[in-house]
Amino acid sequence: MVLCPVIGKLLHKHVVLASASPRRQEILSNAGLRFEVVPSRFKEKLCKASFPTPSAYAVETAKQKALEVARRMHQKDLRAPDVVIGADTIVTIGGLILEKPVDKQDAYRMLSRLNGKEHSVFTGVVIVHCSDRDGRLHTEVLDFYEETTVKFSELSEELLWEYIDSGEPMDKAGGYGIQALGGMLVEHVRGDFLNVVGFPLNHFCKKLAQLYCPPCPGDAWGAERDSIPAVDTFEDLSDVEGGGGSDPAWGDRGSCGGEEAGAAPPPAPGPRDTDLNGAVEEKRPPFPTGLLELMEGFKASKALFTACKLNVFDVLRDQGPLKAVDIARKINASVRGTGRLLEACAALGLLHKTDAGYSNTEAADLHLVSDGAHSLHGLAVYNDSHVWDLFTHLDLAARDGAEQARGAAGMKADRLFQSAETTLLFMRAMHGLSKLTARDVATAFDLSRFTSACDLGGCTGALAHELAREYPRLQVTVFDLPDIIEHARAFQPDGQRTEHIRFVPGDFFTDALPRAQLYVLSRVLHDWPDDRVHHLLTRISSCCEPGGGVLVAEAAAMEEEEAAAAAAARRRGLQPLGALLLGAGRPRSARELGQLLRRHGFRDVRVAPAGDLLRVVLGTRAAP
Ligand SMILES: O=c1[nH]cc([C@@H]2O[C@H](COP(=O)(O)OP(=O)(O)OP(=O)(O)O)[C@@H](O)[C@H]2O)c(=O)[nH]1
Repeated sequence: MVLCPVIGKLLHKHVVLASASPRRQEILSNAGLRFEVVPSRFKEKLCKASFPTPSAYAVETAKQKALEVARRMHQKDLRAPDVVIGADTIVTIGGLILEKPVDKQDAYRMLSRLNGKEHSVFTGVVIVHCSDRDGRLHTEVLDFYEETTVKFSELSEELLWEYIDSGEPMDKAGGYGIQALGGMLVEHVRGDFLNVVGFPLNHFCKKLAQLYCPPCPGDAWGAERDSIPAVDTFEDLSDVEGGGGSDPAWGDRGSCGGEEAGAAPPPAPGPRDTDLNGAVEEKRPPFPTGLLELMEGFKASKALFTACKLNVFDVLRDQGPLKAVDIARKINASVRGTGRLLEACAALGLLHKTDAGYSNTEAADLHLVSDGAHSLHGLAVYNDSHVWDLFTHLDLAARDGAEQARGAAGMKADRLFQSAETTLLFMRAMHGLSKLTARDVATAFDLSRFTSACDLGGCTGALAHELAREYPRLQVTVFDLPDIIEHARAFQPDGQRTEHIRFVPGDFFTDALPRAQLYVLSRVLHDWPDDRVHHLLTRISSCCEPGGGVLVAEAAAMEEEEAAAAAAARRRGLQPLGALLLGAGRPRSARELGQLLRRHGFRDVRVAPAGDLLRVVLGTRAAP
């Protein structure tokens, strides 16, 4: 028996489910639908950053999955099915899109992010109607999405790992299956449960009703009628040239009760939606979640910066969990203000909040305390005190150029040397970032053939230490401006071998460069305009012996790779603004960096990724 009459409309059609998900198969066959399963081969690798909302990403992925199957089946048999259904489920939290974890660590990262918090689950669905026109595939696509909100309980590490070890997370969006063991992690669900499992059956039935049973004036039981959709409900993706109309089999709208076919024009399609009972509701555009998050994003950054500045994370690492009133006392701030800040930090996933009070998340313990080995506290404080001001004048910089913006923000072009304090702030920021990426830069290529290296603009020596650790034969010179070198001592790690590292003051544009087989430029070139970059590379090239090398690390995209992660793509996308405001430099792609090295006499130029953030380019000095 088929409960839903609209499902019955598909019974005499060749329906294909373009999905390998056993859950989707189960949901649809439980609903009485008969279909063939043809899993899609479409690789889920669309660039997330290019979509305005997470739902738009899910819908597009679903569409590509279904179209791939329709095209493949048509190509194989020259006969596509009548209908192809595709779906894609994603989890979103704090602007991040989570799909299926790639391994246990990835599952752990996802579940820790969801732990104790609310997130959204979106399933994008497409219904593709196919037909053959003179041997060519004609498709019409109807798409929609459903959002469900899920709240996770506060879960212990032990429980998370036990769950991960069960193997259940691996083929599930967000790393959990709400229908099985994962149900135990969930405190509440708002919206369609089946949407979380992978297919929003209710919304799907409403769409079928809209397609097959449009309402007739005065007929509340339109859903019972055997009528055909208005073509305008579809996006026409036909590969038939000039084929804007629908397949006659689908395009004939059928007449409403009592009307003679062709006697009256069909009702003009309007911005309306019809539910299962034929009731008409206003059709609204997709909710602009991504845009709203962008508009509010600055508040999130400011909350993080402020909590760092007030050393909230230090206090909680040393003494947490603590109630707001105790934290307020320890950071010397008002109880009300501290309470609000802590609430915000908890909502942003920086703090856990339990009955015992607030405590640091793992990320906060690692990166937001002021003195940890992986601390990015200096970067937060520098961004808050300097970069924030500068960005408030972005409009000026866009209109009139960077100098005016820097002037308005009270910064000299020579930003570092206003005082020892600002120099130290800058160095702390760079130190945190360099330590984060040093290992990836040092190991992107095998550098063991070199016995001496000079890190130009090497700042606190964070990369130099990593190079010396990785290559025991290597002697490393850190070459930087005298003000920097003067303060570098404060950043030297205790107990690490320093005899292989020396610090030399100087300006790499004017002073003699220390002799070395390998010259390193890590995150230096983007600060400078082309003429300065050529000048610097000419100097390096003339110092470098044949067989020696130059290693450039920059946050550069490799043109041939699709931007893998949304966050990385966004960071790279924002780089030009930083370059505009902070100096006359600009970001350069990996290919452009390679061309630069070749132009300055380096050969065998190779590019390698260094973690999520950087690309490393290595060139070898050819004989002149
Ligand atoms: O609570 C649950 N949440 C999610 C799921 C399952 O997760 C996957 C989502 O992945 P995707 O949409 O990419 O679909 P695939 O399984 O890769 O199949 P396709 O061939 O359609 O790409 C989905 O299987 C959900 O059912 C869950 O089970 N519980």
